[in-house]
Amino acid sequence: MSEKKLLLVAACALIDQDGRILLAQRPEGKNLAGLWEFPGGKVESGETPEQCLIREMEEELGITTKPDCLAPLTFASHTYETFHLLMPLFVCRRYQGIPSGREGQAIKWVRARDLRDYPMPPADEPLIPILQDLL
Ligand SMILES: Nc1nc2c([nH]c(=O)n2[C@H]2C[C@H](O)[C@@H](COP(=O)(O)OP(=O)(O)OP(=O)(O)O)O2)c(=O)[nH]1
Repeated sequence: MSEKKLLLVAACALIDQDGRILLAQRPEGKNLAGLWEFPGGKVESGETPEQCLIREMEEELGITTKPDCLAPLTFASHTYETFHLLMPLFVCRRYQGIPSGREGQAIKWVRARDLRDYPMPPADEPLIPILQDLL
């Protein structure tokens, strides 16, 4: 039996009208710093993944969305050194506001075919072809 803790993180592929995906760069000092990730974060106790994403996207990007606008796409399941990550990935095409890096993080709209130009956490690697198929 694995003794690693299972960590539930919700993540979102935000898609703009040109079909580009929003990536955010993990800030210095954090685990996996400098890598590009999908907005999201740890699901807190009492929260659904959708509620978590609505909260995180407001905090991190200053945008608002609704549970109906979050469509489940796939998930990541990856063992890191100190925990096992289980990360549902949602797609969101309808939101209000213009995303900005509210916590000082760099953000970038990226075409699906260019995703490999942005180093991502190892857990995200298998998600890239799924997004490329979708877009
Ligand atoms: N948001 C997000 N997290 C990801 C992705 N891929 C991936 O491995 N992760 C990992 C990185 C972190 O270990 C975890 C997300 O946690 P987090 O962003 O809420 O927390 P953190 O590590 O920044 O730490 P904290 O200071 O907020 O506690 O999931 C991804 O695409 N998006």
